[in-house]
Amino acid sequence: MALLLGCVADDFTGATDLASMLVRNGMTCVQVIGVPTGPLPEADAVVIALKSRTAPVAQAVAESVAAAEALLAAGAKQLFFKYCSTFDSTDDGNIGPVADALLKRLGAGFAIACPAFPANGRSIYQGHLFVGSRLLNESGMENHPLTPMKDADLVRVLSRQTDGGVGLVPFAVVEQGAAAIRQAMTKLAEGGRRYAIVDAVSDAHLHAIGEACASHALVTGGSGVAMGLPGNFRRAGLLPERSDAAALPKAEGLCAVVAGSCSRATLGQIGLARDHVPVLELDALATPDAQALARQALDWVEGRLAADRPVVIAASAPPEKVAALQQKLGRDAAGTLVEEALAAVAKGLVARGVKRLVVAGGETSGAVVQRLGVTSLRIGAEIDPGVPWTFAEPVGIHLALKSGNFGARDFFLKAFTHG
Ligand SMILES: Nc1ncnc2c1ncn2[C@@H]1O[C@H](COP(=O)(O)OP(=O)(O)O)[C@@H](O)[C@H]1O
Ligand SMILES: O=C(O)[C@@H](O)C(=O)COP(=O)(O)O
Repeated sequence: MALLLGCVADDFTGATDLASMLVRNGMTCVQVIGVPTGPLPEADAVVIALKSRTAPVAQAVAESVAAAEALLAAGAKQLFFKYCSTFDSTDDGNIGPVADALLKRLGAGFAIACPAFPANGRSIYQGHLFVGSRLLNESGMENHPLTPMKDADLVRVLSRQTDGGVGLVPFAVVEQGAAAIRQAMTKLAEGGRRYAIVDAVSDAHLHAIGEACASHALVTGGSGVAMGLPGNFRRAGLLPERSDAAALPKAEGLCAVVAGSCSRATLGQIGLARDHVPVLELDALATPDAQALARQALDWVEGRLAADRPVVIAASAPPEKVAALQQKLGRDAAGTLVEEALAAVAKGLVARGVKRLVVAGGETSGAVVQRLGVTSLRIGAEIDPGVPWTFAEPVGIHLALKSGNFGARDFFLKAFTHG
């Protein structure tokens, strides 16, 4: 099986989200954790998951280029740079600098930037990103602990992260379909723009955008715009029809949820779970010590683990509590402390026999997956849009890495009725 699409994702939940989208659209896909040191697995698409979204710029660029090298060496025909559907980044990066470096490596001069994902309420209109009916900067993302998003104008946001020009392919053009989009992109590239934010409010738009990018060396965006890419390979006769792309071993055994996301969605999911299953809320402000927090959680878990319902261990907190811990420790140290605590909790849960684990939060998932020593994830069926069950090698457990913002309110309950 020849590698067709090579993907670099800037966090781990984002990587499973993308892998799941590709599987749903008929590609076999394996998620690899970190820059690979050996040969890549056989699949139509490989997603290399990095924890680069909030890394220092130079590190994010170096790791992304190294991942791209591995994908190109394996024969990838097109590269995809996956970032968050809420464009999570700071003015330093890392979306602009990584995209710039990948374009340079590929000798290409132009790429789209399209984080739209209508199935999860992310749409772009006149270059402005909406989450549901709210502009990005009024969606709760303005309070994100690590990448607060205070501007919804993506042309402006990306322009602050690159010395390349950023243009827009607006809704009125996208509505006309792939040929019009292609024409608009050619015009922008000829006018010296390096990037085009592309409006999209529906899956039909994303399919048309994907089709228009068939010849691009690099596509950048959320998982949504990747839905149009398998069709390009199919039309070129490179991708056969597949029906069994999402098969995993049967999921059974003790279950648990570990949550480090402080998003509105995750806080709501924890709130609902509280009425149905045991929930422990860790207080990192009262105990600012990762090992002590992990011990509290693992002591609490004794006698509570079950196979017919999860326990939930959460460090998640509302904005004022997050701000209090950040004031005490600094933003990055606060995040790292909580991530370390939750990674140790996850490790302890697996040592106590947990076989099905949901992790809420992208950075949190990165910390957990690294601590568990996971090297690759096979992608299974979706629980909610963008969140599939996966099978983690070599640990041999089922993992669902939930983007902080994704999932219905009952996600932590219904996840364990799937699989
Ligand atoms: N109570 C808290 N105080 C401060 N930071 C926290 C708290 N709980 C979690 N965090 C940190 O917030 C960050 C949430 O990011 P992430 O896991 O990526 O979630 P999301 O998917 O919502 O972006 C992590 O670094 C996590 O450690
Ligand atoms: O595109 C998305 O929204 C997700 O795939 C994603 O990147 C998740 O990031 P977190 O919200 O940090 O989990």
